[in-house]
Amino acid sequence: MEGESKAEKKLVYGDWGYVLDDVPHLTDYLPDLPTYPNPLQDNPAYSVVKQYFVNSDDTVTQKIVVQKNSPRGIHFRRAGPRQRVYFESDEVRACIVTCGGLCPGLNTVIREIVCGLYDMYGVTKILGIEDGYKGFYARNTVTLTPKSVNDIHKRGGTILGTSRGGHDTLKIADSIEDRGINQVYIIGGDGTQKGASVIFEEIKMRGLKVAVAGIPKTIDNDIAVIDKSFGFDTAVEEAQRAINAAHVESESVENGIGLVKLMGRYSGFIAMYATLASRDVDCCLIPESPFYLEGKGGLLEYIEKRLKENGHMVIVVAEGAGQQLIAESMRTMDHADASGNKLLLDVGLWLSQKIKDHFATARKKMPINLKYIDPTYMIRAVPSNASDNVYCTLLAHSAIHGAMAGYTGFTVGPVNGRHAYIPFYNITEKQNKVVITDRMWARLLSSTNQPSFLSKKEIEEGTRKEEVPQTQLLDEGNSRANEKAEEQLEHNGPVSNGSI
Ligand SMILES: Nc1ncnc2c1ncn2[C@@H]1O[C@H](COP(=O)(O)OP(=O)(O)OP(=O)(O)O)[C@@H](O)[C@H]1O
Ligand SMILES: O=P(O)(O)OC[C@H]1O[C@](O)(CO)[C@@H](O)[C@@H]1O
Ligand SMILES: [Mg+2]
Repeated sequence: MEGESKAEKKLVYGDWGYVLDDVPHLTDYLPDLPTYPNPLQDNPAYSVVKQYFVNSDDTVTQKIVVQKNSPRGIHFRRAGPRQRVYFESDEVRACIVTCGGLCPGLNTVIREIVCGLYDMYGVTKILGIEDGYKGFYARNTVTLTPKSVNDIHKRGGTILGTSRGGHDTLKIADSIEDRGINQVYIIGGDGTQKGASVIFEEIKMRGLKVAVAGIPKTIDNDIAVIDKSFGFDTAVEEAQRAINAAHVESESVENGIGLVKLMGRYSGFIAMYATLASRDVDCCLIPESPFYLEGKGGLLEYIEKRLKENGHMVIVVAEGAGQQLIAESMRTMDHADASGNKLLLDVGLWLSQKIKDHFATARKKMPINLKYIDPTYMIRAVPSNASDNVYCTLLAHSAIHGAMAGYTGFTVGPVNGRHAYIPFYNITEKQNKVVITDRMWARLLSSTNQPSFLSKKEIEEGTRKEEVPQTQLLDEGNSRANEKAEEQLEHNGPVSNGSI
């Protein structure tokens, strides 16, 4: 595994605690690059759209819930087309790579990068890198054209293939340089964006005119700052089918229990949203909310109560939930995948067995009928739904406009509904997690009526121990720069020492 990125921050301060957390630009290290008029200016399809071009000063605020005296806080550069670009159409040699696990919508993003570059900017030289990062140096490339990608959004997976591990920065940068590639579109999760960040640093060190753009992908919705990751809605929708099946099975037998395991390694968003959407779920277990089995207030007591009340119940468990409990009850070895991600113990099977064992004891005299459904890969191997397809289009277009405008070392995504260019470190330093002290988790608890499995004191201590992550679900921003903005406002009042 390569080292972590040593990214420099470009913070620009404005009035009333305004901070622009800006992304790098090619001119930061190649100051004399020529610019050209954006070819979209002559495109009849766009000429009717008033204000199609983004004002160069437009920024997107990270914090939208504010008080009368709160500082303006962190902002990101707004995504979209600029009047002037740093590449001529026939100069562009773009490449696209997909890394990490699958996610609905990967093919749509690939399609829209190819078609967007072609239709909006007249770019015809686009290469696909096969099988993730290692494809840069271990595989041949494929030529991508609007024709070759025309139908791919209707398919799940990625036509380019993907992989974990194999990130060799120097070999990747050599490949980019040798092939004359000058725009690199990298689609992947937190690990992939860390990889993109170190590729950008290497490209910058070599002084190459190469724009590196990341498109965040994660079925787990564990990428910070952005509102939501593409494919997430599709996955939640697909998970409904498993939950429905669990419900039908459980209510058709005496003391039926339907147990569904869903993805979510460190973040339980899929389980939480699938539970909230379904309304048939009686208990949702996620990695962020510890639980225990035995004794008063434990899971087994709750199951017994629910079966007595209702005759059946549905449990949804995220794959990363209860890992500590399983490790305590089994002798386990630490295993990791090729990217260094910890391999999880199967909470679904373990929990099924624990529940069966508990109710099988003579003392209980309560025969149960448990059906375990594991749709894990089924929810991510499907094509993206309509709303994810539109979202993927916007992500692809934002990335293209940013690269054409000379921005580099950035990732794209919606922040409070507006697409923005976000420096890599914002999304690689922290993971987005469900905050169990947030109102959304309270909504879930009131929908399932499950116990929290924690005392008030434990919740408070738990959230203090781990810094609360920045998420779209929180009212309070907590990034370092936001704190800096608050400090600045407190000590100096409204000062302006930046260019905006
Ligand atoms: N710190 C890092 N530095 C450089 N490359 C990395 C780093 N972490 C991961 N990578 C590379 O990024 C690629 C994808 O990483 P990983 O398998 O962790 O998936 P991911 O992008 O996090 O996606 P997901 O976890 O959502 O499936 C791999 O090729 C891996 O080698
Ligand atoms: O089996 P794979 O491909 O490593 O993927 C499994 C992991 O990928 C994820 O879907 C993240 O992309 C996790 O939820 C899951 O643990
Ligand atoms: Mg990851």
